Amino acid sequence: MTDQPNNHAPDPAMLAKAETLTEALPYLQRYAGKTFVIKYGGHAMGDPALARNFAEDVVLLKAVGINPVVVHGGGPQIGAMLERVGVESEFVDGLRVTTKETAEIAEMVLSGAINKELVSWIERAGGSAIGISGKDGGFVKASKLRRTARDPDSNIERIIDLGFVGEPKRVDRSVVDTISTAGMIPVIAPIGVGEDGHTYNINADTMAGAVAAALRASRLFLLTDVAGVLDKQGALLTDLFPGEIKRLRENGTISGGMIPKLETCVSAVLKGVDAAVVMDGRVPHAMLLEIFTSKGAGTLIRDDFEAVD
Ligand SMILES: Nc1ncnc2c1ncn2[C@@H]1O[C@H](COP(=O)(O)OP(=O)(O)O)[C@@H](O)[C@H]1O
Ligand SMILES: CC(=O)N[C@@H](CCC(=O)OP(=O)(O)O)C(=O)O
Repeated sequence: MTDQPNNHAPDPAMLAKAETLTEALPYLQRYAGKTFVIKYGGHAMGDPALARNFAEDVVLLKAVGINPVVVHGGGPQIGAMLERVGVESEFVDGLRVTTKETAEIAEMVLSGAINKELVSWIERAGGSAIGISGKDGGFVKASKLRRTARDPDSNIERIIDLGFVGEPKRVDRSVVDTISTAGMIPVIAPIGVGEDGHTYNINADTMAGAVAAALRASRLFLLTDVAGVLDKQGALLTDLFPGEIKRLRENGTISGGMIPKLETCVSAVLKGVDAAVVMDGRVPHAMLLEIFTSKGAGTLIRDDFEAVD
């Protein structure tokens, strides 16, 4: 008998796809019903193709029974708008010193342009999203962030006035839960309202951490423009615990925007979030690879070895 070509032999590319799906099965089972808070940074937002990928990933999470909650940044976009209107701004430890005028512009850019753009990307990917800021339903009550720094020469502690930079004091999870349980994806701009009625500009990482803690999220993903937390030689630190992060700050390994990011991760895991991940939002579908495959990406921050299921 001569060998006949087997027309029914599966296409290797299709087989690889089926394998990917079966590899995802244990993760799908593990995470069904869990809440993931995803912070999408302004730096990772620049490219429309990436924004579309990101929206598709979030819609996919929702479709497989995970509860995604998106918090977005927009630092570079606020910077561009401030430049356009000729207002200068400076950063202290990764936080923008915010005058009343800066807060107004930050709110306009974050709650207006960026929030609605993300909502429409998610809608275009077939999901349903509702954009809110901490002002909506008064769900994030903020107060003025108090920062102090010790003068290295005199060792005297002094107060640094960052203006209308807010710190979330109370997060009313019922507003977010109402959106999620209605089958929609909450998309949150990092603006809060003070008891004093003032608008507060909140660092988006800080906002995401506060939301993740209030929701008792399983994961907090911080999507940014680097592979994760890097050591002084530029190598990726794949796992970190709160004590190590304090040391990285003291020895100058982390600086700028990485400071509020890691402060947030520490505070979130200490408040009951299972784990936080700092990862590269510029890699297409990075979040799906992190969640549904055995290859972790970025830096995983957790309180103890047991915490991550
Ligand atoms: N040790 C470090 N590892 C990685 N990035 C670091 C580190 N220290 C400082 N950074 C800076 O933190 C930046 C990420 O924070 P940020 O610019 O606020 O991003 P995003 O807009 O995504 O929140 C990186 O692009 C990098 O410049
Ligand atoms: C107080 C403070 O720094 N607020 C940030 C809010 C936006 C933000 O955090 O955006 P990224 O995540 O893209 O950096 C700002 O004004 O830039």
